[in-house]
Amino acid sequence: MQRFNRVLRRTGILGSRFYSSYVSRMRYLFTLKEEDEACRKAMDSGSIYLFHKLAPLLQKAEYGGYTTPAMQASDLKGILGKLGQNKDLLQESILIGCSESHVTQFALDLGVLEKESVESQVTGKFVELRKAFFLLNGHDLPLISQSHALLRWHQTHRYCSESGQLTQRNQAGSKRVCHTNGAIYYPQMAPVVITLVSDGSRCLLARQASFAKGMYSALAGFCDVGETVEETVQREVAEEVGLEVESLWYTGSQHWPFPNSSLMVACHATVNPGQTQISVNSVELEDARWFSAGEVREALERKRPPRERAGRATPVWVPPRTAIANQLIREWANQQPK
Ligand SMILES: NC(=O)C1=CN([C@@H]2O[C@H](COP(=O)(O)OP(=O)(O)OC[C@H]3O[C@@H](n4cnc5c(N)ncnc54)[C@H](O)[C@@H]3O)[C@@H](O)[C@H]2O)C=CC1
Ligand SMILES: [Mg+2]
Repeated sequence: MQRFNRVLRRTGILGSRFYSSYVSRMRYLFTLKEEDEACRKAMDSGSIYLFHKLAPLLQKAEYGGYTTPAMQASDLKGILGKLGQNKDLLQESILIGCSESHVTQFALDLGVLEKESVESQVTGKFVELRKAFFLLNGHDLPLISQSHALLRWHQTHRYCSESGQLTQRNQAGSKRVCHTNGAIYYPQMAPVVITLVSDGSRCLLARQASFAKGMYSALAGFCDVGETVEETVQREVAEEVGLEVESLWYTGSQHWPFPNSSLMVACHATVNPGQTQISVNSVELEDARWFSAGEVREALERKRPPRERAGRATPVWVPPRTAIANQLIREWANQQPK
Protein backbone atom coordinates (compact mmCIF):
# COMPACT_ATOMS: atom_id res chain seq x y z
CA MET A 1 0.00 0.00 0.00
CA GLN A 2 2.87 2.35 0.80
CA ARG A 3 4.49 1.58 -2.53
CA PHE A 4 1.12 2.03 -4.19
CA ASN A 5 0.78 5.51 -2.63
CA ARG A 6 4.37 6.39 -3.58
CA VAL A 7 3.70 5.59 -7.26
CA LEU A 8 0.50 7.63 -7.19
CA ARG A 9 2.26 10.58 -5.55
CA ARG A 10 5.17 10.47 -8.01
CA THR A 11 2.82 10.45 -10.98
CA GLY A 12 0.75 13.27 -9.52
CA ILE A 13 -2.29 11.05 -9.16
CA LEU A 14 -2.37 11.24 -5.36
CA GLY A 15 -2.53 14.90 -4.50
CA SER A 16 -4.58 17.08 -2.26
CA ARG A 17 -7.81 16.05 -3.99
CA PHE A 18 -9.75 13.14 -2.58
CA TYR A 19 -10.02 10.17 -4.92
CA SER A 20 -12.48 7.37 -4.37
CA SER A 21 -10.99 3.95 -3.91
CA TYR A 22 -12.23 2.92 -7.36
CA VAL A 23 -10.72 5.95 -9.10
CA SER A 24 -7.35 5.52 -7.37
CA ARG A 25 -7.26 1.82 -8.32
CA MET A 26 -7.98 2.61 -11.97
CA ARG A 27 -5.35 5.40 -12.00
CA TYR A 28 -2.84 3.05 -10.41
CA LEU A 29 -3.49 0.38 -13.07
CA PHE A 30 -3.13 3.03 -15.77
CA THR A 31 0.31 3.94 -14.34
CA LEU A 32 1.40 0.30 -14.25
CA LYS A 33 0.51 -0.10 -17.92
CA GLU A 34 2.58 2.97 -18.78
CA GLU A 35 5.62 2.36 -16.55
CA ASP A 36 7.46 -0.96 -16.89
CA GLU A 37 9.59 -0.46 -13.77
CA ALA A 38 6.59 0.35 -11.54
CA CYS A 39 4.81 -2.73 -12.93
CA ARG A 40 7.84 -4.96 -12.23
CA LYS A 41 7.92 -3.74 -8.61
CA ALA A 42 4.16 -4.22 -8.19
CA MET A 43 4.61 -7.82 -9.31
CA ASP A 44 6.93 -8.53 -6.39
CA SER A 45 4.13 -7.95 -3.91
CA GLY A 46 1.23 -8.93 -6.17
CA SER A 47 -0.89 -12.06 -6.35
CA ILE A 48 -0.54 -14.34 -9.34
CA TYR A 49 -3.18 -16.58 -10.92
CA LEU A 50 -1.66 -19.64 -12.52
CA PHE A 51 -2.51 -21.31 -15.84
CA HIS A 52 -1.00 -24.27 -17.63
CA LYS A 53 -1.36 -24.19 -21.43
CA LEU A 54 -4.29 -21.82 -20.82
CA ALA A 55 -6.03 -24.12 -18.31
CA PRO A 56 -6.63 -22.21 -15.02
CA LEU A 57 -5.59 -23.63 -11.64
CA LEU A 58 -8.69 -24.57 -9.63
CA GLN A 59 -8.89 -25.48 -5.97
CA LYS A 60 -11.71 -27.27 -4.13
CA ALA A 61 -13.36 -24.76 -1.81
CA GLU A 62 -13.84 -25.59 1.86
CA TYR A 63 -17.65 -25.37 1.66
CA GLY A 64 -18.10 -27.02 -1.75
CA GLY A 65 -17.52 -25.81 -5.29
CA TYR A 66 -14.23 -24.52 -6.67
CA THR A 67 -12.17 -21.32 -6.45
CA THR A 68 -9.15 -19.94 -8.27
CA PRO A 69 -6.26 -19.64 -5.79
CA ALA A 70 -3.88 -16.68 -6.11
CA MET A 71 -0.21 -17.23 -5.21
CA GLN A 72 2.14 -14.68 -3.70
CA ALA A 73 5.04 -13.84 -6.02
CA SER A 74 7.54 -14.78 -3.27
CA ASP A 75 5.98 -18.26 -2.84
CA LEU A 76 5.96 -18.76 -6.58
CA LYS A 77 9.66 -17.89 -6.82
CA GLY A 78 10.34 -20.67 -4.29
CA ILE A 79 8.28 -23.16 -6.31
CA LEU A 80 10.02 -22.23 -9.58
CA GLY A 81 13.38 -22.74 -7.82
CA LYS A 82 12.32 -26.21 -6.59
CA LEU A 83 11.28 -27.13 -10.15
CA GLY A 84 14.68 -26.05 -11.47
CA GLN A 85 13.16 -23.14 -13.38
CA ASN A 86 14.69 -19.66 -13.60
CA LYS A 87 12.76 -17.13 -11.48
CA ASP A 88 12.74 -14.76 -14.48
CA LEU A 89 9.74 -16.72 -15.74
CA LEU A 90 7.75 -14.61 -13.27
CA GLN A 91 8.43 -11.57 -15.50
CA GLU A 92 6.14 -13.14 -18.10
CA SER A 93 3.14 -12.51 -15.86
CA ILE A 94 0.59 -10.12 -17.29
CA LEU A 95 -1.29 -7.50 -15.32
CA ILE A 96 -5.00 -8.21 -14.98
CA GLY A 97 -6.20 -5.93 -12.20
CA CYS A 98 -6.04 -4.65 -8.68
CA SER A 99 -8.17 -5.93 -5.80
CA GLU A 100 -10.27 -3.65 -3.60
CA SER A 101 -7.51 -3.87 -1.01
CA HIS A 102 -5.08 -2.60 -3.68
CA VAL A 103 -3.21 -5.86 -4.25
CA THR A 104 -2.15 -6.06 -7.88
CA GLN A 105 -3.25 -9.18 -9.75
CA PHE A 106 -1.30 -10.96 -12.47
CA ALA A 107 -1.73 -14.10 -14.58
CA LEU A 108 1.07 -16.45 -15.58
CA ASP A 109 1.06 -19.49 -17.86
CA LEU A 110 3.45 -22.20 -16.69
CA GLY A 111 3.02 -24.23 -19.89
CA VAL A 112 6.82 -24.60 -20.27
CA LEU A 113 6.83 -26.82 -17.15
CA GLU A 114 5.37 -30.29 -16.78
CA LYS A 115 1.78 -29.99 -15.55
CA GLU A 116 2.03 -32.75 -12.95
CA SER A 117 5.19 -31.34 -11.40
CA VAL A 118 3.59 -27.91 -10.96
CA GLU A 119 0.44 -29.52 -9.50
CA SER A 120 2.64 -31.40 -7.00
CA GLN A 121 3.86 -28.04 -5.62
CA VAL A 122 0.50 -26.23 -5.39
CA THR A 123 -2.92 -27.12 -4.01
CA GLY A 124 -5.22 -27.67 -6.96
CA LYS A 125 -5.48 -28.92 -10.53
CA PHE A 126 -5.29 -27.23 -13.92
CA VAL A 127 -8.72 -27.56 -15.54
CA GLU A 128 -9.60 -26.86 -19.18
CA LEU A 129 -11.42 -23.50 -19.47
CA ARG A 130 -14.83 -24.77 -20.69
CA LYS A 131 -15.00 -27.21 -17.80
CA ALA A 132 -13.83 -24.50 -15.38
CA PHE A 133 -16.79 -22.35 -16.51
CA PHE A 134 -19.17 -24.98 -15.15
CA LEU A 135 -17.24 -25.45 -11.88
CA LEU A 136 -16.54 -21.85 -10.85
CA ASN A 137 -19.03 -19.38 -9.45
CA GLY A 138 -19.77 -16.08 -11.21
CA HIS A 139 -17.43 -14.12 -8.93
CA ASP A 140 -14.21 -15.77 -10.20
CA LEU A 141 -15.18 -15.98 -13.86
CA PRO A 142 -14.49 -12.45 -15.19
CA LEU A 143 -10.92 -12.56 -13.88
CA ILE A 144 -10.23 -16.02 -15.29
CA SER A 145 -11.89 -15.17 -18.58
CA GLN A 146 -9.84 -11.95 -18.94
CA SER A 147 -6.58 -13.69 -17.97
CA HIS A 148 -7.18 -16.51 -20.44
CA ALA A 149 -7.94 -14.07 -23.26
CA LEU A 150 -4.82 -11.95 -22.62
CA LEU A 151 -2.47 -14.93 -22.18
CA ARG A 152 -3.86 -16.49 -25.35
CA TRP A 153 -3.46 -13.26 -27.31
CA HIS A 154 0.23 -12.99 -26.33
CA GLN A 155 0.84 -16.64 -27.21
CA THR A 156 -0.73 -16.33 -30.66
CA HIS A 157 0.28 -12.77 -31.68
CA ARG A 158 4.02 -12.75 -31.28
CA TYR A 159 5.01 -11.43 -34.72
CA CYS A 160 4.56 -8.10 -36.49
CA SER A 161 2.31 -8.59 -39.52
CA GLU A 162 4.22 -5.90 -41.45
CA SER A 163 7.90 -6.72 -40.73
CA GLY A 164 7.53 -10.39 -39.77
CA GLN A 165 9.80 -9.73 -36.76
CA LEU A 166 9.16 -10.79 -33.17
CA THR A 167 7.35 -8.07 -31.21
CA GLN A 168 8.09 -7.18 -27.56
CA ARG A 169 5.42 -6.82 -24.92
CA ASN A 170 5.43 -4.07 -22.32
CA GLN A 171 5.76 -5.29 -18.73
CA ALA A 172 2.02 -5.12 -18.01
CA GLY A 173 1.23 -7.06 -21.20
CA SER A 174 -1.28 -4.44 -22.34
CA LYS A 175 0.41 -4.09 -25.78
CA ARG A 176 3.17 -5.45 -28.05
CA VAL A 177 5.57 -3.26 -30.02
CA CYS A 178 7.63 -4.01 -33.14
CA HIS A 179 10.99 -2.31 -32.66
CA THR A 180 11.79 -2.54 -36.38
CA ASN A 181 9.00 -0.24 -37.54
CA GLY A 182 7.34 1.03 -34.33
CA ALA A 183 4.01 -0.75 -34.98
CA ILE A 184 1.96 -1.18 -31.79
CA TYR A 185 -0.47 -4.08 -31.33
CA TYR A 186 -3.21 -4.16 -28.70
CA PRO A 187 -5.16 -7.23 -27.52
CA GLN A 188 -8.13 -7.85 -29.81
CA MET A 189 -11.67 -8.99 -29.22
CA ALA A 190 -14.60 -9.51 -31.58
CA PRO A 191 -17.94 -7.81 -30.90
CA VAL A 192 -20.88 -10.25 -30.90
CA VAL A 193 -24.58 -9.48 -30.44
CA ILE A 194 -26.85 -11.85 -28.55
CA THR A 195 -30.56 -11.16 -28.98
CA LEU A 196 -33.69 -12.48 -27.33
CA VAL A 197 -36.52 -12.03 -29.83
CA SER A 198 -40.09 -11.79 -28.52
CA ASP A 199 -43.47 -11.47 -30.25
CA GLY A 200 -45.05 -9.98 -27.13
CA SER A 201 -46.14 -13.23 -25.46
CA ARG A 202 -43.50 -15.77 -26.57
CA CYS A 203 -39.74 -15.71 -27.01
CA LEU A 204 -37.58 -17.33 -29.64
CA LEU A 205 -34.85 -19.78 -28.64
CA ALA A 206 -32.61 -21.68 -31.03
CA ARG A 207 -29.94 -24.36 -31.02
CA GLN A 208 -26.87 -25.14 -33.11
CA ALA A 209 -26.08 -28.79 -33.90
CA SER A 210 -22.90 -28.44 -31.78
CA PHE A 211 -24.84 -27.51 -28.57
CA ALA A 212 -25.27 -30.12 -25.81
CA LYS A 213 -28.48 -32.14 -26.29
CA GLY A 214 -31.63 -30.20 -25.41
CA MET A 215 -29.87 -26.84 -24.89
CA TYR A 216 -31.52 -23.81 -26.50
CA SER A 217 -30.21 -20.24 -26.36
CA ALA A 218 -30.83 -16.73 -27.68
CA LEU A 219 -29.65 -15.87 -31.22
CA ALA A 220 -26.00 -14.79 -31.44
CA GLY A 221 -23.79 -13.47 -34.21
CA PHE A 222 -20.48 -11.68 -34.89
CA CYS A 223 -20.65 -8.02 -35.95
CA ASP A 224 -19.48 -7.41 -39.51
CA VAL A 225 -16.96 -4.61 -40.07
CA GLY A 226 -18.81 -1.32 -40.50
CA GLU A 227 -22.02 -2.44 -38.81
CA THR A 228 -23.68 -0.83 -35.80
CA VAL A 229 -24.93 -3.10 -33.02
CA GLU A 230 -28.51 -2.39 -34.18
CA GLU A 231 -27.67 -3.43 -37.75
CA THR A 232 -26.05 -6.67 -36.57
CA VAL A 233 -29.13 -7.57 -34.50
CA GLN A 234 -31.42 -6.96 -37.49
CA ARG A 235 -29.16 -8.88 -39.91
CA GLU A 236 -28.56 -11.87 -37.60
CA VAL A 237 -32.29 -12.29 -36.84
CA ALA A 238 -33.09 -12.08 -40.58
CA GLU A 239 -30.25 -14.45 -41.55
CA GLU A 240 -30.84 -17.09 -38.89
CA VAL A 241 -34.65 -17.24 -38.53
CA GLY A 242 -36.05 -15.10 -41.40
CA LEU A 243 -37.79 -12.51 -39.16
CA GLU A 244 -37.76 -8.71 -39.25
CA VAL A 245 -36.96 -6.90 -36.00
CA GLU A 246 -39.29 -3.97 -35.14
CA SER A 247 -37.61 -2.63 -32.00
CA LEU A 248 -34.61 -3.47 -29.87
CA TRP A 249 -32.91 -2.30 -26.68
CA TYR A 250 -29.59 -2.96 -25.01
CA THR A 251 -29.55 -4.68 -21.64
CA GLY A 252 -25.98 -5.71 -20.74
CA SER A 253 -22.65 -7.09 -21.87
CA GLN A 254 -20.11 -9.76 -21.02
CA HIS A 255 -16.60 -10.72 -21.98
CA TRP A 256 -16.70 -14.25 -23.44
CA PRO A 257 -13.45 -16.14 -24.04
CA PHE A 258 -14.86 -18.68 -26.58
CA PRO A 259 -13.85 -19.34 -29.33
CA ASN A 260 -11.29 -16.51 -28.96
CA SER A 261 -12.23 -13.34 -27.18
CA SER A 262 -15.61 -11.71 -27.71
CA LEU A 263 -17.50 -8.80 -26.26
CA MET A 264 -21.07 -10.09 -26.03
CA VAL A 265 -23.59 -7.24 -26.39
CA ALA A 266 -26.99 -8.41 -25.14
CA CYS A 267 -30.24 -6.99 -26.52
CA HIS A 268 -33.97 -7.66 -26.34
CA ALA A 269 -35.85 -7.35 -29.64
CA THR A 270 -39.48 -7.55 -30.74
CA VAL A 271 -41.10 -8.65 -34.00
CA ASN A 272 -44.61 -7.95 -35.25
CA PRO A 273 -46.95 -10.51 -33.54
CA GLY A 274 -48.70 -10.91 -36.93
CA GLN A 275 -45.44 -11.98 -38.68
CA THR A 276 -43.88 -14.75 -36.61
CA GLN A 277 -43.39 -17.54 -39.16
CA ILE A 278 -39.84 -18.87 -38.53
CA SER A 279 -37.64 -19.91 -41.45
CA VAL A 280 -34.60 -21.66 -39.94
CA ASN A 281 -31.26 -21.18 -41.70
CA SER A 282 -30.04 -24.76 -41.54
CA VAL A 283 -26.41 -23.80 -42.25
CA GLU A 284 -26.32 -21.97 -38.90
CA LEU A 285 -29.01 -23.61 -36.78
CA GLU A 286 -30.44 -27.04 -36.13
CA ASP A 287 -33.72 -25.72 -34.73
CA ALA A 288 -35.48 -22.51 -33.64
CA ARG A 289 -38.84 -22.34 -31.86
CA TRP A 290 -41.23 -20.02 -30.03
CA PHE A 291 -41.55 -20.74 -26.31
CA SER A 292 -44.27 -19.62 -23.90
CA ALA A 293 -43.33 -17.94 -20.60
CA GLY A 294 -44.28 -21.14 -18.75
CA GLU A 295 -42.00 -23.28 -20.91
CA VAL A 296 -39.15 -20.80 -20.46
CA ARG A 297 -39.56 -20.76 -16.66
CA GLU A 298 -39.41 -24.57 -16.60
CA ALA A 299 -36.27 -24.55 -18.79
CA LEU A 300 -34.63 -22.01 -16.45
CA GLU A 301 -35.33 -24.18 -13.42
CA ARG A 302 -34.08 -27.42 -15.01
CA LYS A 303 -30.81 -28.95 -13.84
CA ARG A 304 -28.08 -28.54 -16.47
CA PRO A 305 -27.79 -30.82 -18.35
CA PRO A 306 -31.05 -32.58 -17.41
CA ARG A 307 -31.14 -36.32 -16.77
CA GLU A 308 -32.05 -38.28 -19.90
CA ARG A 309 -34.96 -40.74 -19.79
CA ALA A 310 -34.96 -43.71 -22.18
CA GLY A 311 -37.39 -43.28 -25.07
CA ARG A 312 -38.11 -39.60 -24.23
CA ALA A 313 -36.80 -36.46 -25.93
CA THR A 314 -34.23 -34.50 -23.85
CA PRO A 315 -36.11 -31.71 -22.04
CA VAL A 316 -35.25 -28.16 -23.11
CA TRP A 317 -32.70 -26.34 -20.93
CA VAL A 318 -30.83 -23.05 -21.24
CA PRO A 319 -27.20 -21.92 -20.68
CA PRO A 320 -26.06 -21.51 -17.06
CA ARG A 321 -26.13 -18.21 -15.14
CA THR A 322 -22.48 -17.59 -16.04
CA ALA A 323 -23.55 -16.96 -19.67
CA ILE A 324 -25.25 -13.67 -20.53
CA ALA A 325 -27.81 -15.68 -22.54
CA ASN A 326 -29.22 -16.84 -19.20
CA GLN A 327 -29.57 -13.24 -17.98
CA LEU A 328 -31.46 -12.26 -21.15
CA ILE A 329 -33.85 -15.22 -20.93
CA ARG A 330 -34.40 -14.71 -17.18
CA GLU A 331 -35.13 -10.99 -17.66
CA TRP A 332 -37.75 -11.75 -20.29
CA ALA A 333 -39.40 -14.48 -18.17
CA ASN A 334 -39.55 -12.16 -15.13
CA GLN A 335 -41.37 -9.51 -17.19
CA GLN A 336 -44.13 -11.92 -18.31
CA PRO A 337 -47.42 -12.14 -16.37
CA LYS A 338 -47.53 -15.24 -14.09
N1 LIG B 1 -22.10 -15.94 -23.43
C1 LIG B 1 -23.23 -16.36 -23.98
O1 LIG B 1 -24.29 -16.33 -23.35
C2 LIG B 1 -23.25 -16.88 -25.39
C3 LIG B 1 -22.12 -16.75 -26.20
N2 LIG B 1 -22.17 -17.14 -27.52
C4 LIG B 1 -20.95 -16.93 -28.32
O2 LIG B 1 -21.28 -16.11 -29.42
C5 LIG B 1 -20.43 -16.45 -30.49
C6 LIG B 1 -21.10 -16.13 -31.81
O3 LIG B 1 -22.28 -16.90 -32.01
P1 LIG B 1 -22.50 -17.71 -33.37
O4 LIG B 1 -23.96 -17.99 -33.44
O5 LIG B 1 -21.57 -18.86 -33.45
O6 LIG B 1 -22.06 -16.62 -34.46
P2 LIG B 1 -22.54 -16.42 -35.99
O7 LIG B 1 -24.01 -16.60 -36.09
O8 LIG B 1 -21.96 -15.12 -36.46
O9 LIG B 1 -21.91 -17.65 -36.78
C7 LIG B 1 -20.58 -18.07 -36.63
C8 LIG B 1 -19.84 -17.90 -37.96
O10 LIG B 1 -19.55 -16.54 -38.17
C9 LIG B 1 -18.34 -16.40 -38.90
N3 LIG B 1 -17.51 -15.36 -38.23
C10 LIG B 1 -17.54 -14.04 -38.54
N4 LIG B 1 -16.69 -13.34 -37.77
C11 LIG B 1 -16.10 -14.22 -36.94
C12 LIG B 1 -15.12 -14.09 -35.89
N5 LIG B 1 -14.60 -12.90 -35.56
N6 LIG B 1 -14.77 -15.20 -35.20
C13 LIG B 1 -15.31 -16.40 -35.51
N7 LIG B 1 -16.23 -16.59 -36.49
C14 LIG B 1 -16.64 -15.50 -37.21
C15 LIG B 1 -17.72 -17.79 -38.97
O11 LIG B 1 -17.97 -18.27 -40.27
C16 LIG B 1 -18.50 -18.60 -37.97
O12 LIG B 1 -18.64 -19.94 -38.37
C17 LIG B 1 -20.09 -17.93 -30.31
O13 LIG B 1 -18.75 -18.10 -30.55
C18 LIG B 1 -20.45 -18.25 -28.88
O14 LIG B 1 -19.33 -18.70 -28.13
C19 LIG B 1 -23.31 -17.65 -28.09
C20 LIG B 1 -24.44 -17.82 -27.32
C21 LIG B 1 -24.49 -17.52 -25.90
MG1 LIG C 1 -25.44 -17.40 -34.72
